[in-house]
Amino acid sequence: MVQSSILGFPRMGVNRDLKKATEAYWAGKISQADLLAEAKRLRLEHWNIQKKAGVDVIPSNDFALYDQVLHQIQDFGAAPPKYTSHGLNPVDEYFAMGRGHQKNGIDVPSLEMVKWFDSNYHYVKPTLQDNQEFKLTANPKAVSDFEEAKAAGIITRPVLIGPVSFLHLGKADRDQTVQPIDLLEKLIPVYVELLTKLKAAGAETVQIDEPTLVYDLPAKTKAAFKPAYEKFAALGDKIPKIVFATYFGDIVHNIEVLPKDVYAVHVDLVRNPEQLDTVISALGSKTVLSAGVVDGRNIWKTNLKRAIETVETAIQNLGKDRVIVATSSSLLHTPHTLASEKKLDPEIADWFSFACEKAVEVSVIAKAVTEGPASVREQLEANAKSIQSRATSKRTNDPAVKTRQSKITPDMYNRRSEFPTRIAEQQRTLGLPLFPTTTIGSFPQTKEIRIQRNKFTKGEITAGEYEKFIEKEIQDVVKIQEELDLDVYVHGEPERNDMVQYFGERLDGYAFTTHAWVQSYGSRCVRPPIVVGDISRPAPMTVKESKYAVSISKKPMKGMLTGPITCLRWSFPRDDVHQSVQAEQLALALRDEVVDLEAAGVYVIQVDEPALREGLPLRAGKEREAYLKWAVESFRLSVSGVKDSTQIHSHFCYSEFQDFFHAIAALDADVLSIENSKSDAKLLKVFVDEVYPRHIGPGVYDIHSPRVPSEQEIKDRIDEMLVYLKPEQLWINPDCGLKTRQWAETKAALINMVNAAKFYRQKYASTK
Ligand SMILES: CN1c2c(nc(N)[nH]c2=O)NC[C@@H]1CNc1ccc(C(=O)N[C@@H](CCC(=O)N[C@@H](CCC(=O)N[C@@H](CCC(=O)O)C(=O)O)C(=O)O)C(=O)O)cc1
Ligand SMILES: N[C@@H](CCS)C(=O)O
Ligand SMILES: [Zn+2]
Repeated sequence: MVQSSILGFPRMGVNRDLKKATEAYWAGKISQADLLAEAKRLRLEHWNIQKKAGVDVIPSNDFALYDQVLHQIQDFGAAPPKYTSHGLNPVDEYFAMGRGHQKNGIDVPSLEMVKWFDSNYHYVKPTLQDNQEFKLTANPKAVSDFEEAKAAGIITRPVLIGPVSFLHLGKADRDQTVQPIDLLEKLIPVYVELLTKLKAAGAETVQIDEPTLVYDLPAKTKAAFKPAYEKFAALGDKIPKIVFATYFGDIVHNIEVLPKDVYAVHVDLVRNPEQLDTVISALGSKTVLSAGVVDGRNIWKTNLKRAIETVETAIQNLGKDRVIVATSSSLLHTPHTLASEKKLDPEIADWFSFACEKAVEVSVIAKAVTEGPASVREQLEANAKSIQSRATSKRTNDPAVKTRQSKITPDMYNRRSEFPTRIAEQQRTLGLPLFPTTTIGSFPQTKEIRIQRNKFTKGEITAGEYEKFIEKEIQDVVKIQEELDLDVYVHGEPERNDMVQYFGERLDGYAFTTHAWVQSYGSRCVRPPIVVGDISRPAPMTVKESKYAVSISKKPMKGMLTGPITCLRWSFPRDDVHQSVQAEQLALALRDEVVDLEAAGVYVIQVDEPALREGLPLRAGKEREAYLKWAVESFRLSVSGVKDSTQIHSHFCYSEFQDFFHAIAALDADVLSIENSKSDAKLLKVFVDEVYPRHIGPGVYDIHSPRVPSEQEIKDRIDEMLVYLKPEQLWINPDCGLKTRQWAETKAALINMVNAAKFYRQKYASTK
């Protein structure tokens, strides 16, 4: 019998129940016991959904209160000392690492949080010490979750991040020099102990995720797989059978380190179906293949016929007993259920499949290959109809968009003059001081803003009333920025539910949902709009609000847009048209918006591209260069329609741009703001080495945490930056937008930031 399996299930719940519970706990509105009870209810509900869908192998320990890597950090005794010395209870210590803690005399910032591979999910980075020791906690979550499911009558497959990936995805703490992979020998005993405990609890199999195998790995990391997995193999049946799981790419380039002695190997056959043959021939003689044929990263209905063909190929090579049907990755990256979408056009809804529906898909595929297609004829026929409907629908194709794309000329990618001419012109018209201060666009999205928007969406208030409300919000943030004495204002983005969804809702070619939430980090979720057809802009999207903001501001007002790559990456993209085509369509739509903003008197325009980095193919090489070429071109196409005097900003919430700095430079943005507060300022050296002449605002404080940075801390950051950047290049801004923050902490942090900027402005006054 061919089994069906899922690598991980979304944990938020059908109505973002986990988000609501954690935020209520943080706000002191519910007790810790209430929070843990809600988490338990959700786990049970999700296991039962999968069981009901007919999934044979159901995961456990895929659930997390904030992040799954963070649970492992804590359970392995790898919480950095600054979190463990305050006597916080384990749950609060866990949240302190995730989001910082500033209460009752304790003041610790959060650990660094970064993108999980090329997804829009963020994990907490293991942050390790030179004298790091690991010690398994008395009651590891992997074991208690397994036992919880078992008590409910479900024998699950616990999920762990593998030792090599855990270390490779980690880093040395500030001022520490340890190379995480060198800690492998110390870490393995903790895995051995945990695996032994899982076996004792009754776990027959365990899923050990080693997704780093899809990367180009340093020799030392590559070499680490062998000793680790040999050690596990030597334990025989003292530990559960291991499913060695990789996803988000192919493993062909690392195939020689694939362990032979594991029970099963999982590969992503949605992203890289072509790796099937190589992987099959590299498997140990008894190893099972877990074939990831149902997409864990997108919402399109699986083409069941095609998936069955792939699984059949594997069966022909390995036999039915050595193949498992699986999702390509965890379903964490997909929304909970399509059943919640009451407003979607039925024609379009028929093309989608969310987590609950994907659970049914894996089980149908497994049944089809076990018992024959006749056993699931009805499902296969309905599926073929949906696939055909999408392939032939008129809604996917807009000839006017294609015509416009065919008329793009080379000059449309270039600003009129080079940067020195432009900046001189901009300095003349904008008149900004040294160390200009600004923010990244959004100000706190208060409960009141969300309530009013919700009322407007439900028709409980009129468009006029909502517009008045938004204008009042803009007035308030302009006034606050005046009081703070910032230099370049923003309108605060109060009208935006999200920086991508907002644009998706205003563009033709997109569908959007009411409940399709996906976890982004911690309790934060996004509702990615879905690209269903050719994209165009039927009307201006942001001009009204920006124009109003300009009209009430005494200082330059930045217009805020989300760039083409970010719109694309944080949407669910089409899988029937190359992403470069979709990005170009978005770029043309945004180009019109940029030109319209300038015509409306907005002379500083920021086009955010935080997702440019995550779109980078995971391995270096030709594919990466090709991506960067079309990504950079899309950005340039979107911003190059303006005069020299209009200042183009771009923003990136990551600092790891060393490996593609040439692309960042090629964007030719006049000012870049980048996340930097939690990274080593040494990373800025690349700007010196590459003789980068344009302006840069490396973030001076972290916005993911409610913690208020002191003026001195900010000055220290600026000092570090000035080692690498010239004073006349440097802008002073936070790491990213402030939408997730409360007003009190926002004002307090910005007061400190502006004071720090003024200090340096005075210090360097004579050099201007
Ligand atoms: C910058 N980031 C973003 C990423 N991806 C995006 N698509 N957008 C981003 O901004 N990726 C990288 C980072 C990740 N960071 C974040 C930061 C913040 C959030 C976030 O705040 N998410 C919100 C949801 C935002 C939203 O869509 N809000 C809507 C709906 C609000 C809502 O819940 N309404 C209630 C009713 C009102 C009420 O009673 O409160 C409801 O519908 O039930 C809106 O504002 O209208 C979050 O809360 O998680 C995400 C990623
Ligand atoms: N302008 C956006 C950028 C987030 S990456 C904001 O400020 O929220
Ligand atoms: Zn950002």
